[in-house]
Amino acid sequence: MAGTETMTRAAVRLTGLRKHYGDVRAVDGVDLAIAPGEVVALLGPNGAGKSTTVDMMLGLTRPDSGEVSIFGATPAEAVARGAIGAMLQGAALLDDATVGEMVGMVASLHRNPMPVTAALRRAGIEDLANRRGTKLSGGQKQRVRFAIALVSDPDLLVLDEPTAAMDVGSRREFWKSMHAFTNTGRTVLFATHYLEEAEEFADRVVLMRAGRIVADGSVAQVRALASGRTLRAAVPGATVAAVAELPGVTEYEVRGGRIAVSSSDSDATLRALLSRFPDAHDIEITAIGLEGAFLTLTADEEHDR
Ligand SMILES: Nc1ncnc2c1ncn2[C@@H]1O[C@H](COP(=O)(O)OP(=O)(O)OP(=O)(O)O)[C@@H](O)[C@H]1O
Repeated sequence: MAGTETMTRAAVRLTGLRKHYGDVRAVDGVDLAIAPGEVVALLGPNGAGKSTTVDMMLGLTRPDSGEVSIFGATPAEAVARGAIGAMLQGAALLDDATVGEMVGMVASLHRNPMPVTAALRRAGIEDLANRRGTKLSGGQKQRVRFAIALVSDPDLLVLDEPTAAMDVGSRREFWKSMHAFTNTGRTVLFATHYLEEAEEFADRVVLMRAGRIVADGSVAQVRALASGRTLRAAVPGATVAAVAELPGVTEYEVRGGRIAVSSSDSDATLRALLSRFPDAHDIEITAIGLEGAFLTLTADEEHDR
């Protein structure tokens, strides 16, 4: 491991990370390396351990065991030198200060900040510079937090559910600003509940469940983990036994002359279906999608305990 670290220095390297709260294993042995320039989505259901992982990456929570390395340094060192910018859920803003003043205050803590106006422009809130904290909507507050995360001109951005509270339009604008940032080769890790955001904006998806990483790969790879397609059709005369015997079928349902099957080889399933039941019609084949993979990978908690 140490050898790899010297050959290619990871932007983020988590090794054997653990944090328990009493009986709750919030983070239960996480190993993760993120290369510079990667945009990674951290996905998982409520309580999966995403925020605890993010807090440990930022040095806000001390791990029970394991290590965090940010560009080869500790989180505290990385934060102190402005290498890491963070946007946390519900981070407090100042009610009586203006947006410009708030971002300016954070800029003054850093050695090489970007100009406040540049941070506001990148976050799409130039027009809010003189607005006070109390007058901001939930979505606007998120953008102020984004400007604060950007102002140190960090190499790594860590965002915990950045678009919560944003409407569809603001969300799109937010990701546009983010693209401008990542196009300059920066690294981003964002936690999200929005599968479509992970699918659209991340190079890589890391799925967490019950404190562990249960899948890690490109969107296509993660989807392939819960691989396969769903085939639905109207099939007069279909019987459970005949459907269960079709090649590639992993799950099936036969009801009222219609079938719904999950298949690991939908081409073979379809060929066999049409040869056995030439009257089959209204055939629909859909990829399982990231949402399907996500549900499959994160829903089995009760079963595998
Ligand atoms: N300070 C704490 N004290 C006790 N338990 C905690 C604490 N922080 C987190 N937990 C527990 O650890 C587990 C993981 O929580 P965490 O907030 O990291 O999950 P998450 O994936 O970010 O969830 P969400 O999507 O709801 O934000 C949960 O069961 C949570 O209740």
